[in-house]
Amino acid sequence: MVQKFHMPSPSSSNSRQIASMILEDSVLDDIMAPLPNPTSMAASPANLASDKKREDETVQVCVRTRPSDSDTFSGPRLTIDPFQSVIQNSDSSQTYRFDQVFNEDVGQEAVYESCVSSLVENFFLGYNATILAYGQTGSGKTFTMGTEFDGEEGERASLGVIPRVINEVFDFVSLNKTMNSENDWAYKVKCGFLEIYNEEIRDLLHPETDPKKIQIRENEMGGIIVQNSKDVEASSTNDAFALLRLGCGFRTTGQTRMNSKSSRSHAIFTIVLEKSKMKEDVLSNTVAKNVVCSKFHLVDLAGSERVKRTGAVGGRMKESVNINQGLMSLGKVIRGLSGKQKRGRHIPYRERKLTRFLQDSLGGNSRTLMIACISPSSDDYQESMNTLQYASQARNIRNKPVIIHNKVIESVDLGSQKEVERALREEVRALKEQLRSGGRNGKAADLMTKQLVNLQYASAEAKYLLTNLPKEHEIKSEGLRGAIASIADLLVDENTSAEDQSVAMLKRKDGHINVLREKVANLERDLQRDEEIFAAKSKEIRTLQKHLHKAVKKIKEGGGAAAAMPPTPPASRNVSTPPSSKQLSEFHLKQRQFDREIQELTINISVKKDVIKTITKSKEDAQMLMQRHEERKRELGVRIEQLLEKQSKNLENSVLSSSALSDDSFNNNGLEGDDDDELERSLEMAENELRSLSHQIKDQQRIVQLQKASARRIAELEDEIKRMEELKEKCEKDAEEWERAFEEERRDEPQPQSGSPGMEKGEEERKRGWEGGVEEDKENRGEVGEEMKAIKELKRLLIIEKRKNGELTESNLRLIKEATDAKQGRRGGGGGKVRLRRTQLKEVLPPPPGVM
Ligand SMILES: Nc1ncnc2c1ncn2[C@@H]1O[C@H](COP(=O)(O)OP(=O)(O)OP(=O)(O)O)[C@@H](O)[C@H]1O
Repeated sequence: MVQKFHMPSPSSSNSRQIASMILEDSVLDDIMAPLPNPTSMAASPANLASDKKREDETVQVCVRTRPSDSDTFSGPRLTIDPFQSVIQNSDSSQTYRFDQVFNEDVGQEAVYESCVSSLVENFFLGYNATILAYGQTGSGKTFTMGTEFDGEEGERASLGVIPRVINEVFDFVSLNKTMNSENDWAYKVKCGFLEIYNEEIRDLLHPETDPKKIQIRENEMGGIIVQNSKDVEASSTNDAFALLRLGCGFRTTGQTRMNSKSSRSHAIFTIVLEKSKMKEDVLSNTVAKNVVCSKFHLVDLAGSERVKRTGAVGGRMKESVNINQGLMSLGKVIRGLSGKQKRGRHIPYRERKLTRFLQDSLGGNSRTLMIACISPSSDDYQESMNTLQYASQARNIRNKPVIIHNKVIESVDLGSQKEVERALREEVRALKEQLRSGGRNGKAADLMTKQLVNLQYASAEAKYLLTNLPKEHEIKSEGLRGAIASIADLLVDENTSAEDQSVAMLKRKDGHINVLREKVANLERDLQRDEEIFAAKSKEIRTLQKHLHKAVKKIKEGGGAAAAMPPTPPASRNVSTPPSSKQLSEFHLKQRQFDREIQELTINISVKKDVIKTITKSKEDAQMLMQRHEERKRELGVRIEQLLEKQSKNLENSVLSSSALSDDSFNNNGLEGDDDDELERSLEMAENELRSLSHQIKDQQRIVQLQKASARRIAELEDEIKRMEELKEKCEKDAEEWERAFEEERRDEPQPQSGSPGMEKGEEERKRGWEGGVEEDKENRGEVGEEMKAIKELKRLLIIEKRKNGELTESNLRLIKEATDAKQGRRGGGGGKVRLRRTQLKEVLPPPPGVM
């Protein structure tokens, strides 16, 4: 069993008292006289040699149950048997065996003595050591490790693992210094305190260090080192406690539903023990320095947690995800290492900072203990089961602990060194003699000695306070300044980046809006052109209709030239009087007019049909485009839903898996950071596309609305075309009849001689008739031109008004008034214009209810 020598308490408020007690009990000789050589603690070469030959050894695992918060239990529970070191699940179907199992009554000291103490002994020998506290949030990891050590000595029994290890390390160093004062090992203790928070390593003893600069690397021996983090030398327990307190103050903790002070990071307190021994070689006049450096990592992992139970949202949620991902990777490493297959297996150490850091501790050069913390509550049953599975796998991990000796050979002048040594020895001897003689002077000397030693302690403590407190204060202020600066930087960064993002987004949106505006403007221009074409064609049709109407009327009535007109063809055959040459020439003229009009009608009908086709096509195109957009929008909606579902599943899996860490989850539920980023990028892209499509669809809908108005026009146009075609048909029939009648008449009529007066007269009349027709045309054209102008103007207004959603505006009212005035003022005369105004009003005024 290890012999223990406890140093004065950490707070030292009563250290002097304890120092006196020690002195009273053991009296001065116990301290000053050479002590017997403690066999188990000294790092003898024999030990080192035998240790070097050690085989692989497994990770030790103990399970600790924390006391329950409530007395009532309902639901499944674990059965704990500390004597057999086994734990069974609720229906006894699964049994887990561990190296040690502690129930809730076992205190801190018992835990330490049972499983930590032996590890510390090996650490003194030169082996690396690691203790990992693992468990769900609130299961007692921080309590067990004593990471939150506040330096108060009052509750000694509640001291956790870290302060106890510190105590024992300095006990050991102090003892060895005393024991081997003449020629043995020299010791140096250093401490480091790191936390891994959101995948960043922070140096808690130098919080001003930029976490990005702190990197994990391998040294030339293949050991893991943390670059740019600094260990701090501690010359006493108090020094080390001060460092623990200091780092603890900077550790990230926060309140969750399950723990009022939950660790949000993985904390690693490292004690480095460097022992060195000089060996002189008189022959070569050199000194060989043998250095053995061992590291003790004390790891308080952040707790696995189910986000639902902890109620983590926002930043806490991100922490949760990071914590769970880190633990999940650790699970993968443990699983990889615990598997049977040894060769060629890949251990994903590099997946996360935590696993990389623990590379030596798991499967490497270290003696490792895992303390799995569980809660007895039925509510936590599933999490406890997960912890047990995780821990039982860790038991299969084999490490290869070795002591690494580092030899440095230096040339020295041994002659002069020997002399100094001799002089020092002489001095020590003289001092010892002095003390012994003082001892013979009885109580007064004893008292003086005690006072002297007390004074030494007091002065040491004062010295410590003087040197360390300002340092601690400085480090803390420095850290705070650093933290404030980082927060300020972060805020600036965040604001800037948020601002930049908003500006970029606005720019993108502006660009998009401009493109859409341009599209709408183009479409409006097209529409206007269509409307104008409609208007022009409507005018043409109306004009043609008028012409036709007049022509047909004249033909039917025989008109002013009724006498000149041949009689109605079928009847004409029975008329005994043949048509005169005047009638015939009139007939030819009319026939030409018919031909012309029919030709014009044909052209106009085909133009109208083309226009209708174009409009219908553009309408169909727009509808098709809109349909395609709608379809794409639907697809995108589905895609976004899928992405969101995948993302939430990933998140949920990540959270559940790292809690569960069951066999399958190790394999299947890994959430890769890259996947997550990729997912977010796809989601953002899909959302942007969806937004842009929604805008486009809105524009298309507007265009389709406008095109509905065109559809009404098309219907009107089609009616007109139908009418025109009927007229054309009728014209053609009439023309045929006329031609037939004319041919019949001509056969019966004696042919006039060329240059005869009849002929001249006929020609003159024909010319007159033609000119009259031209005049009439001109007259008609003048009237039509005016109408056209009016219609054009009205169409323009109509387009503007329609764009204003068909509201009846000032200008419309004016138009109505004008039209009404014109109607009243010109009743009986200028009817054409009044009629035109009526048409205008019909178009401008909204249709009566029920009329489309
Ligand atoms: N064995 C125990 N005896 C007495 N109290 C305990 C024990 N274990 C835990 N506690 C108490 O339970 C609470 C939660 O424990 P602790 O903070 O150590 O949990 P944790 O596992 O570190 O949680 P987290 O992962 O959220 O940091 C603390 O108030 C602690 O004092």
